[in-house]
Amino acid sequence: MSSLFERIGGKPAVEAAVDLFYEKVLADNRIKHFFEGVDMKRQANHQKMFLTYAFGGAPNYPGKSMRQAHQRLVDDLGLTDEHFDAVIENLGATLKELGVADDRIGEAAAIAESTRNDVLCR
Ligand code: HEM
Repeated sequence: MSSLFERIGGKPAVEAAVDLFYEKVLADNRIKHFFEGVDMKRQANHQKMFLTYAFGGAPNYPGKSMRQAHQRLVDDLGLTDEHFDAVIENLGATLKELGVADDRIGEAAAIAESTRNDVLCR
């Protein structure tokens, strides 16, 4: 069976979703502060990485690099489950708005979910 990444539409679909997801994340009072002071290019890169990962199209990040990437957020800014949940919620809302079917949205959420403990450094 082809990957979710391919079924959702591959790279062009990720690119279409990035801007919408980016807008939602930066307008969300529960999480926007984590991106304060982070340069725009890295923010855009983050949204792309997150979505590519959620679509099952990412190279497998070792847990170690996911931990390293988010350690400061956990230690200094208190990144925790409620923030992770908010990001997943924004992912769902983005895909829904783009007309992606609910079962595929569920699949994407499950893939993102698989990184939770690494991103939250535990
Ligand atoms: C599936 C879950 C996630 C994935 C795949 C992911 C991916 C990544 C990657 C690859 C980086 C390094 C990016 C770079 O250096 O350019 C990163 C950094 C970062 N992530 Fe995530 N992330 C996830 C969840 C989250 C969550 C839940 C938050 C906050 C609510 C978050 C906020 C950030 C921030 C603020 C950075 C730092 C960017 C910087 O310092 O330049 N991430 N993430």
